[in-house]
Parts: sequence; structure tokens; C-alpha cells
Amino acid sequence: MPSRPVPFLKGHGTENDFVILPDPLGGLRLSAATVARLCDRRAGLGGDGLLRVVRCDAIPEGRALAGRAEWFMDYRNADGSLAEMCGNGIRVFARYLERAALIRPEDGEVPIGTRAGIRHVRLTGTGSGDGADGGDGGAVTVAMGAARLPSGPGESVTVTIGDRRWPARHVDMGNPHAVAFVADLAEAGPLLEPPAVTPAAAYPHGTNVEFVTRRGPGHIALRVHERGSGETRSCGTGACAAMVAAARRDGRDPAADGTSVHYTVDVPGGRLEISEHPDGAVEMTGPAVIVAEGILDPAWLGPAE
Ligand SMILES: N[C@@H](CCC[C@H](N)C(=O)O)C(=O)O
Repeated sequence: MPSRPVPFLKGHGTENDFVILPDPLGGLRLSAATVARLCDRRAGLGGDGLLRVVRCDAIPEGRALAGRAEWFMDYRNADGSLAEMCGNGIRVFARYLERAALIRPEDGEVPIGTRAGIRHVRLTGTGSGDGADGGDGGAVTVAMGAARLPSGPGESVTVTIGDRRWPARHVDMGNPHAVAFVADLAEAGPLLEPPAVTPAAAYPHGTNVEFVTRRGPGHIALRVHERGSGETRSCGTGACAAMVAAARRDGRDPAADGTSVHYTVDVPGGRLEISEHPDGAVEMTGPAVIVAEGILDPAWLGPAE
């Protein structure tokens, strides 16, 4: 990071919270240690992750997408590790672009580059901060792409915490998930450590783990332990993975049935509405809020890396 004032914002989507660093030209060098310091809830700004807002042509991972998307979501977990995709983060990213007058609701579907490829966002509610939306920032809808449910070895995995074990479903939303169904969300305990997931070979880069319970027809609730961040109040990709796993468990497969399926997904930090369509596309709608905006103290940041 340069030792000069660096602007930041703070935002959240269903209480999955992020430090946002606008860096259109890609000038910031962010080490894992700097990201972890920024996301530290006591000594830093605090967040489950960090969103660097950079032009596609200003980041190596984005160059191949540059003709199709202008902006790239450079997402980091709270421990500084990279992740392919963040479903709550991309809604907050879109809200930032709206606030900075870089996109407008009239633009319709806006492509955003991510490490999992391009995702499209649509502003479906205003985040103007005038209170008209009840402070929830209004809704943003994201075309999340298709879920991938690997078949063969690694299709079914086991989640273990202490002496408790749950069979789980491997679902890939661009990033990895293990979805375990439980009778009661309290079964997972305090989730202070990452649950063990076996076979380990199913997840060479680690995984996010969702504990899911049924609330009623088309209605589930979950808790999540996120790779690189610990238990969080919400995970958008995790909610989509849980929705698809729940649909299959309920005998619904839009690609086979030819009809879309919709679930309400409750997370500790709020509610997401998620559909899966016959072409495989998963669509998620939820709030996205910008909470604050400021300047990082160069003295706190320390010398340039
Ligand atoms: N909170 C996110 C997911 C962030 C990335 C995840 N921890 C990973 O490492 O894959 C979401 O809303 O999807």
C-alpha cells in the first residue's frame, strides 16, 4: 500500500461486511497481511472480506475479460487469501459503483469481472441513503451462473466437528461449498474452527461449509463457516449452493423439470431470494448497503510495500 491517503468505504450485504477500496487504475499493492490488518475488527476497519474496485484492464486476472466487462471485483477473505467469487460482495460492489455514479439502474444488466468469470448485476432498488428504502440499501439482483454439482468421487463429502458428522453435498458456485443438512442450526455448535471436510482431495483449496435446515416449502435457513473468514452472518454463494442442494433434496431439478424453482434463504444477517432456472442459471436478490466512507491514515498503513 502507498503511504499516502487511501480512500475506503465500508458496506454489507445481509451483514456479510466488507472494506471497499476504490482503485480504478490498479495502483494499490495489497499483501495478505495488509488485507488482514484492514479486516481486523479491533485494530483495523473490520470486515469479513475486502473488495478492491479495479478496472478489468488494470489487473492481470481481469485482462481477458476487459472487452466484456469494465470493472473487476478483486475479492479477498479476511485472512488475506484470494477467493474466486463473493455473492454478497458483488451486490455491495454494484452499490458502490452506483454511489460513485459509475453505473445506474437504467443500465440494466451490468457485467462485472470476477476470478470465477463474468457475473451480471442489476440494481433493483436505490441505495441513495435517503431513508426511502428503510436503510437496507434496496435490492440488487445477481446472475450467479450455474451451480456445478460434481459427480463421482467427491460428490458426497463428510463434514466433521469433534465427534459429530454430517453427510454433505459438494456444490461449486465458482467457489467451493460443502452443504450439510441439519435438523437444527445449533447442531453445528459455536463454529470457532473450520469444520473438517473429507475426502480432503475434493477441495484442494479448502472450502466454505454451510449448515442448512428446512423452514417450510421453498424456505431454508443456514449458518456458514467461510474459508478464510470464519463464521459470518451470511454468504451469498453459500446461500445459492444451499438452495440448489435443497432443491435436489426436494426432488426439484429445473434442467430436468423445465420449470424454475424459487427458495427464500434465511441467514443470520437477513434474507436472500434465490431462483434456479431451466438453463441452469441461478439468480440471487438481496440488499446491499454502504455504511461509511473515509480516508485511511497513512501513518497507520505504514510504509509502501
Ligand atoms: N461471503 C462470500 C464468499 C466469500 C468467499 C469465500 N469465503 C471463499 O473463500 O470462497 C459470499 O457472499 O459469497
